[in-house]
Amino acid sequence: MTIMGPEHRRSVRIYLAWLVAFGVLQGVATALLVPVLQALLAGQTGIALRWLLVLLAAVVITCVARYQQAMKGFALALVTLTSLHRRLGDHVATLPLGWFSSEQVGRLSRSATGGTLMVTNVTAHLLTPVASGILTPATVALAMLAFDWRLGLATVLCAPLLYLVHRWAATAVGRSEERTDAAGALASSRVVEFARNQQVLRAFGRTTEGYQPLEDAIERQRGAWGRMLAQTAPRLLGSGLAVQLAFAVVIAVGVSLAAGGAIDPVPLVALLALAARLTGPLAELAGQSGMLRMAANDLRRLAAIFDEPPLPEPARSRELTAPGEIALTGVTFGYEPDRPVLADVTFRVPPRTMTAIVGASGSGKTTITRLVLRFFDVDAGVVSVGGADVRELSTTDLMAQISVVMQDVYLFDDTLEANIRLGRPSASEADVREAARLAGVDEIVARLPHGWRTGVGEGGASLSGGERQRVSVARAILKDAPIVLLDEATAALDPENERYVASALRALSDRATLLVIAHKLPTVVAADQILVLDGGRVAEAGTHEELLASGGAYTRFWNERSRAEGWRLVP
Ligand SMILES: Nc1ncnc2c1ncn2[C@@H]1O[C@H](COP(=O)(O)OP(=O)(O)OP(=O)(O)O)[C@@H](O)[C@H]1O
Repeated sequence: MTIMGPEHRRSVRIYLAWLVAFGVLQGVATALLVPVLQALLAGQTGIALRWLLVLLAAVVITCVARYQQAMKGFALALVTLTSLHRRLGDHVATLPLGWFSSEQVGRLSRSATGGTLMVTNVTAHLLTPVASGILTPATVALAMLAFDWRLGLATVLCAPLLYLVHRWAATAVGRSEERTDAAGALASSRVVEFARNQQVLRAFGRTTEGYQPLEDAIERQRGAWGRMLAQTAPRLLGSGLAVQLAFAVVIAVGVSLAAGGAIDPVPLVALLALAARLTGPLAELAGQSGMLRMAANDLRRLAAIFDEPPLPEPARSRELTAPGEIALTGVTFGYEPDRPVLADVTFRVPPRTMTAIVGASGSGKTTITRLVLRFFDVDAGVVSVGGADVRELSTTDLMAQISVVMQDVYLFDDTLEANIRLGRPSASEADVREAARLAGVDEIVARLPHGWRTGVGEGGASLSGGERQRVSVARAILKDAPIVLLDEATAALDPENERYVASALRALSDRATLLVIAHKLPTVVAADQILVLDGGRVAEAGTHEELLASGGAYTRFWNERSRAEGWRLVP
């Protein structure tokens, strides 16, 4: 029900009711064989005929129930096929961005493909043998108790034995399936890694010698499947054997009762015929137990995604009291508990000013931008945007305040124009052109064969890194948000790209608040405020002149960078 959603709760209940009705009715119809056979064997043809009519009626009703449960099961399977992806997408879109680690994304993609198909199977095929294999035998066992309590008792006592053997087999299948699933997930992510990183692998000669992580993952997957077969096949066979064994026990009890004269041979034959009817569905259930356990695992994995709590959002956003302002007050945050990455960080970026964050690698610069975007919630303190705590703003309102230009720019496999328009889909043609001009994209357009209509390839593969960055800046300009978060490229852009990006930055700083993770000295000098991060704390804050005068961490940073920028490989 978690997976199908509340609107299908009623249909699921109706389906389950028909499923139960079918299982029980099938048991009743089977049990009616006893009076028919008893009358026949005793030569009472008239009575046998009457019971046969009752049996026929029971069979017809059972058929109706079987038909209903099958059709309702297929209908639910169809609903699952058509709506599960959408529901999954809708739910995932409400999750905090911090949830999307590569492991989670891998799991999500497996659940969205194979997992969904398995779930469809549950109502279409897998639950019917459960009804036939549990409810039908249970009804028959009750009927046997009524016909002859000793044989009935023998049958009922076999149930716990069958249950235990079944569990023993199914648990092993479930455990093995989890291992093969994990090994499969690892192997597929390694294949993707191998394909994506061909350039690096070839450059380091890794393709001729083989890529060890991929080979290890495939070997692990092979091992997991081998172990699964070795461990589960004997158990599944054992489970089928237990069904036959239980039948043998019932026959033995019946024969010994008949030998002692405690039961007539005629009803005994009829009752044994009844017991014989139980073995088929039970054996089928035993055979399906592996699939059932796998489906249960898939259901659990999907339900775990649906149970993931959405990012808590207020019903109504708080009023913005200081549009364009960013402020962090006493912010402490860690990706893992007890390992703070930021500790008691406090600063304010006034509207329409530029603040540069500098600091060693791993000092927490990117983390600050992630908190402003509310990819994660802080452990202590407050992050506010436009004067409102980000937790009191809806995602839409928060995102409307901020444009982002990150180092690894992702472009969609569409035209240049569509990629810029992403900044503000409702923008006019003239606005798109103006943003492109400011970011220097028009110069790229002029060089390309299809101009604005040129496709950029998956991830923007047909553009250079600098060109992608320019497209991303054009997007940010077009969005025209009051705040821009920018991670300046560390890799040296060629002078032309650098000139375009620098002039676009100037254009942005006229109209927006800029929070820049700065790597280039001119950007740092131009900032109204510089924050020096050290080990997740703001070690120093001030203007370039103030910080240089104080001779602290910033002076060291400045001296190192000036020296580094003086290095040239080519004179
Ligand atoms: N998603 C994550 N999960 C766990 N730890 C993380 C995650 N992202 C970053 N960290 C850790 O948090 C610390 C700060 O990382 P952050 O990316 O903010 O540093 P940075 O100053 O931006 O570094 P750089 O200049 O190298 O990009 C690092 O120790 C990093 O290993």
